[in-house]
Amino acid sequence: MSAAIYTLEQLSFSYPSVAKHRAKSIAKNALKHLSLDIQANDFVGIIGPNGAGKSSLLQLLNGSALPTTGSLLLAGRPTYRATAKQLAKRVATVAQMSAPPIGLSCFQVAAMGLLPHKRWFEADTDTDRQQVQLALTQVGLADKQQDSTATLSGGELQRLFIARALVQQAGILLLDEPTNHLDIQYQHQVLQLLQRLGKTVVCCIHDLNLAARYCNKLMLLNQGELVAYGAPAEVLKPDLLEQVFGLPCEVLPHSRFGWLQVTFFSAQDTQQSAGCGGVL
Ligand SMILES: Nc1ncnc2c1ncn2[C@@H]1O[C@H](COP(=O)(O)OP(=O)(O)OP(=O)(O)O)[C@@H](O)[C@H]1O
Repeated sequence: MSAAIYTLEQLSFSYPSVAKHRAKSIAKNALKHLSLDIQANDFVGIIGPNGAGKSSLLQLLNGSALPTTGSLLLAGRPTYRATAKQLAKRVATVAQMSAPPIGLSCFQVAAMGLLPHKRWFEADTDTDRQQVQLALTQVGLADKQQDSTATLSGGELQRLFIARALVQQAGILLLDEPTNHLDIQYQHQVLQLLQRLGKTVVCCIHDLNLAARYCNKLMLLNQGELVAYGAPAEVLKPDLLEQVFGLPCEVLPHSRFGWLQVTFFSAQDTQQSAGCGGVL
């Protein structure tokens, strides 16, 4: 059994702006009483509807927010005990699509991942440059390394931010919707890459079928509460999913590969199917 990288105990979190402007008793917690471990080398997919608390949890995991109550330990220590540089060497974050730094090439942006490992004005070495090139190759941007970020498509930009996180060489990667803006081929390529890296990966992901296929654990959140956490088969249960997403669904293993696949349907679909004699 591998070691716990993160340990959360009764963790609750509310945004300071919200807590400040409301009576304490009615301040809405974005996360409520989460208790769980994340093990080294797990590939965890955080799933749940809009507003469930997925991105908030990533902010706590990367130390940019602190629990309001309860505790969060990274390798046995609260994140606030580490400096920003120490944290950046351990944890790399790819946020939901952000604007590209202006006037820089792809190579320069990916090379920003080296910063936690450098002193002020320390020059890049040949090894640094090879590392940046390797990361750009891994995300399929080797031929664009000298191009300005202003010329990239949304998907290319997303892959560039993933390359920057890889260059950071942190053992933990936190990604908020890493497959957003990617075409089908790159969705799979990026998730395969994350799976192959052998790092601890935690990502928010809306596509349950991609999550079931690539993550070894899923964390289902709803309204800030932990509904289920475990292997995909333990979490992707039709009754739980209907309760959380408000639509009935079927969960079946893929006929050839065995991955779980979730298909949601509505009352209208059921009526139409009945109108066709149930045979389509
Ligand atoms: N900066 C903020 N200030 C106050 N409340 C916030 C802030 N950011 C998020 N919230 C609230 O916290 C709750 C959780 O939001 P969060 O962004 O973590 O959800 P999410 O599961 O990532 O949603 P989505 O799938 O839409 O990205 C929501 O009720 C949201 O309105």
